[in-house]
Amino acid sequence: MLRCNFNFQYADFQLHAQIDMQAQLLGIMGASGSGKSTFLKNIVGLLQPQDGFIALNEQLLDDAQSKLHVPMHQRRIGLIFQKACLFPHLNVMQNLRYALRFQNEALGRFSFDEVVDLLQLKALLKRRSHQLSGGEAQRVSIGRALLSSPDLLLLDEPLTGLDSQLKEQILPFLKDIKAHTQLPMIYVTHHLEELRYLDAQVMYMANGKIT
Ligand SMILES: Nc1ncnc2c1ncn2[C@@H]1O[C@H](COP(=O)(O)OP(=O)(O)OP(=O)(O)O)[C@@H](O)[C@H]1O
Repeated sequence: MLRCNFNFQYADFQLHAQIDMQAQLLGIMGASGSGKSTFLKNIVGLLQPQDGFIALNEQLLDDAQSKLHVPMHQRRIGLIFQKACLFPHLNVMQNLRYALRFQNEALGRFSFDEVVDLLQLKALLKRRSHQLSGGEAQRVSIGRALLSSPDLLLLDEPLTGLDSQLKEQILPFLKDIKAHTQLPMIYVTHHLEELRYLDAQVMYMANGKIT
């Protein structure tokens, strides 16, 4: 699981994150601008801490002392944003298969069929992204992240922008992923009820500090 103790500094903002993740699903709440996305960007490798370390399953990903910074594409960390980013020129099946391009499906954490079943994507496989609702597109992007065989899945307000009906359609899928896989997840949201529904361990971010 994730262990970190690091500092990251923007010109006017300092993040200090010390976490020893124990639960499979860690929820992070906090006011706008408190540093939640900055935290996730350091974990995934988009940003690099100025000091301290980040380790996943006891493997160091960042270590400021030894100047170690494992590049993002070697981290095996999936990141889901607010808005699904699918390739518009590919259909759903091709978008999902894109995640398998660098690896043998048989060696992956999840098989293609398993992900299609889990997220109920079968009826959507031939559609292009412009033919999907926001909730369907988000399910595809979650499926694509799972097929990349992550060791950790980060979800940055994945339901923001979806109406309440669509939110209610996505949350059970996330609950199923939690129930049927061992995949550790960090879920950032402004809505405590989502974390309660997912039975997450809850931490709070305030002024760049996690408590
Ligand atoms: N590229 C950047 N350069 C300088 N400062 C930045 C940059 N990106 C974010 N910040 C600042 O860092 C702080 C934390 O931003 P961050 O996006 O991590 O907050 P957040 O908790 O994710 O907010 P929200 O809930 O609105 O998404 C804010 O004060 C923001 O203005």
